[in-house]
Amino acid sequence: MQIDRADLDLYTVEQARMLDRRASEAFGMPGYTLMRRAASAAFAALLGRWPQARRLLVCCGPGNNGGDGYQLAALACDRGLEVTLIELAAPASGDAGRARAACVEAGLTPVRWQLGMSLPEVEVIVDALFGTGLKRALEGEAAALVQALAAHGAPVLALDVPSGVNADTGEVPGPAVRAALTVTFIVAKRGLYTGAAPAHTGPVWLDDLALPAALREALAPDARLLASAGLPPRARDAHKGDNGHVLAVGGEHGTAGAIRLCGEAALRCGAGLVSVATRGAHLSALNAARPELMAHAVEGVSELGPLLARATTLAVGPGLGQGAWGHALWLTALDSGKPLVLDADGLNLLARAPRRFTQPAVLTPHPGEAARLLGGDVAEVQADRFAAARALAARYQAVVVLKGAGSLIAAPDGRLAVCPWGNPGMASGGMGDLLTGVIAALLAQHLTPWQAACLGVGLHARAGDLAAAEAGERGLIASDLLLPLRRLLNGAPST
Ligand SMILES: NC(=O)C1=CN([C@@H]2O[C@H](COP(=O)(O)OP(=O)(O)OC[C@H]3O[C@@H](n4cnc5c(N)ncnc54)[C@H](OP(=O)(O)O)[C@@H]3O)[C@@H](O)[C@H]2O)[C@@H](O)CC1
Ligand SMILES: Nc1ncnc2c1ncn2[C@@H]1O[C@H](COP(=O)(O)OP(=O)(O)O)[C@@H](O)[C@H]1O
Ligand SMILES: [K+]
Repeated sequence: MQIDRADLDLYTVEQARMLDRRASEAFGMPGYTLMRRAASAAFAALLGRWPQARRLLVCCGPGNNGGDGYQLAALACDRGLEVTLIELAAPASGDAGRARAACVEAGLTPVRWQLGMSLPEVEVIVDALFGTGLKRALEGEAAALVQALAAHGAPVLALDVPSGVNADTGEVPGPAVRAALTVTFIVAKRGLYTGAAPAHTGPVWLDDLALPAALREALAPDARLLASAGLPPRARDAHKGDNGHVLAVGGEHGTAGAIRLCGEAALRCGAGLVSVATRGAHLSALNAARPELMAHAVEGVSELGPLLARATTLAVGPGLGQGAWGHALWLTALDSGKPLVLDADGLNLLARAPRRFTQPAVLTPHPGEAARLLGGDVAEVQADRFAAARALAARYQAVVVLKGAGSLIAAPDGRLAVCPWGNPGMASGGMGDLLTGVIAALLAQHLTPWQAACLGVGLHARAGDLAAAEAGERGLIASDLLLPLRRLLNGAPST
């Protein structure tokens, strides 16, 4: 069993279901056998995680996910555990029906769920209501049962997928189980790792049910979980000219902090030189706070030109505003053709005047900015973050980082990576500005946009986790990430 592993292949639900079928057809593995293996893998995980459990409540839905539950209930009963078995409806599939019959044979009597029914005292609840076959938001009796499980308070082990979670997209369209642990079968489903899903899964353990590797090898995964990484040591004779010159453009009146955070992150992530093009009013404060930043007063495009000529990489957008000043700088910066990272108002301006990038480019929208760039709304973006990230990358011909829990990185050629780190403490002003500087510094150090975005997003999120581990999530501020970022970039392990 692989536990909570990064660097993992991720599959769509359609692919996962195709692999289920292929296991049966090409490898002669009947669905019922797979179900039994799934149940015994999940039961082993349950005993490992809750060795003190003596009483279980197993809740089964009508499909094969319910079948896994019936099998697990029978196994637990054989082992002498006290099992209460609740079902939503009669099994809809032959295999699930057979598993239910095995349960009855083992001496269990399934009880049909009814509204208001009281649930027994147990140490662990097993959620086998819905898995990859979930088709719509839970409502009616199923929704009521999920709510009753939440009110019960015992920890929940979810089989394959927490019921109510869309394992393909990460969307949670209605009531859903909040699991303490999810054991997923055969392959990792991509939706478990992004958007609203991670709040419902707990740690995800993958069990491949001992299927031959050849089964998966014939199918290219849809996405990949990021692996932890840093940069190799510098050449001993390196000089600052080898490590790029980042120019950070932004900081309209009132938002000087954004461009300072971006510039400081670029310095801490190894850019050889970092210049800042900003309003003249910010200069003395910037110079006093961080003298290593080369701050320049730029009130118009004539002052920007010489700075653009010297820079190798641009970070455009933090605190830029969308007024005449910001727009003029934005246009000149983009037209320079230099490799760039575009964030915040840089993205809002792009939504107003779309273009396809011909230079190496990374866009870092949060869901609100992504919605503006796609001409939709936030709910649509969050309903399928994978589709939104890929659509943005194709539309703008740039690598796109769709931020938020389980950030996604998409390339115009369809590649997609998912970030398994980060925490809600990072939902605080300035975190995005920092990420812009991190990715710009990596681009400046000769990484491709894809490499810089993947490494930058991973470093930023892991730094957020390290900083939160030190003093908690609440009150975490962007500057707290600077030192951990530097440590991780130089290869320190995150735990
Ligand atoms: N096949 C294999 O080889 C293996 C499969 N395995 C297991 O099977 C699981 C997939 O099983 P599955 O395809 O039967 O789908 P599942 O998630 O049980 O749900 C389908 C049922 O739910 C219903 N339904 C859906 N949405 C609903 C809603 N919102 N509200 C109410 N009802 C709703 C739907 O009814 P319908 O809408 O079609 O009328 C149908 O009856 C997978 O996650 C894994 O656990 C493992 O054993 C490993 C090997
Ligand atoms: N709940 C969360 N889990 C993981 N990462 C998060 C969470 N909330 C925010 N983040 C991360 O913090 C950063 C916030 O960026 P952004 O929304 O642009 O903030 P700001 O504009 O305030 O700088 C993003 O990298 C995002 O992925
Ligand atoms: K489930």
